[in-house]
Amino acid sequence: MILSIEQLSIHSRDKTLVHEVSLTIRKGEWYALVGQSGSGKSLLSQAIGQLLPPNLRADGQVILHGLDVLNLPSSRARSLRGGTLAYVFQDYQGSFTPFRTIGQHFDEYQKAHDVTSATVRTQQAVEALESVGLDGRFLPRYPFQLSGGQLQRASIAIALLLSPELLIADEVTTALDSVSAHRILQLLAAKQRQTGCAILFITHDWRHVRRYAQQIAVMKDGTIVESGSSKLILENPQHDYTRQLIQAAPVLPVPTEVKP
Ligand SMILES: Nc1ncnc2c1ncn2[C@@H]1O[C@H](COP(=O)(O)OP(=O)(O)OP(=O)(O)O)[C@@H](O)[C@H]1O
Repeated sequence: MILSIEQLSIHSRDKTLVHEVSLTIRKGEWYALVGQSGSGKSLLSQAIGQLLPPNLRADGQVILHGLDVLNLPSSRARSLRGGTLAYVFQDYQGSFTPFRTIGQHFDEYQKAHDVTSATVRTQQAVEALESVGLDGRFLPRYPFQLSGGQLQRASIAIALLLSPELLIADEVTTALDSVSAHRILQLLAAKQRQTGCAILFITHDWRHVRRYAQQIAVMKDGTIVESGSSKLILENPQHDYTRQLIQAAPVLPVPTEVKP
């Protein structure tokens, strides 16, 4: 088991935003967390990496790869991110500093995780870019010189650089057109097969859930109303809210040119 969350609650000063959530993610699993806007999906994912905004506090238990995350010193939690745990976000532009090249982003990340040799850093960066369909020519480029799909690929390359056990993919396709979105998800699926990492996949899009998820948890108003295997939830949803979400989801064909 890679991640075990028990009775996790997240509070602001005057409100509880996430209520006693429990879930378990196994090694190599594609776990979809689905729910309407504001249901608490992002807060849950932030708590896993000790990334909650400072006005919020979490209680309960988050065990990631044997480590009790909520009680880790912040320096230890920082080294966990990137190593054991990595994030890819919807706002891939916000993940990059505009005046730093792609190569400098790699470099910074590698130095923060003690890759001391410059030669090794460049070699790793080029291999990582190649593994997501880019190449070393992207290293000297600035983020604005890449398309949305290319930037999201670069952010996945950086996130997977140090072989995390768990990749949190938070709405990674929302800002992309549908062809780029399918390519990115195919890429994630391929990388998952290669590396064996588990993916916590946060999404509104049931087409992607149907296609990739092995486990699903449905969140509403800060609680998980239903969870289980993808087959079970999709074929026999128990909760009204899940049924509504599934019924409201468009069933569109996957663009033919990116069908696996
Ligand atoms: N720093 C904060 N302080 C107070 N409330 C917050 C804070 N961050 C988020 N919230 C509130 O917590 C709730 C859950 O937010 P969260 O971002 O986790 O939702 P979400 O399910 O990820 O939504 P979306 O799909 O739109 O990203 C929302 O009501 C949000 O307004």
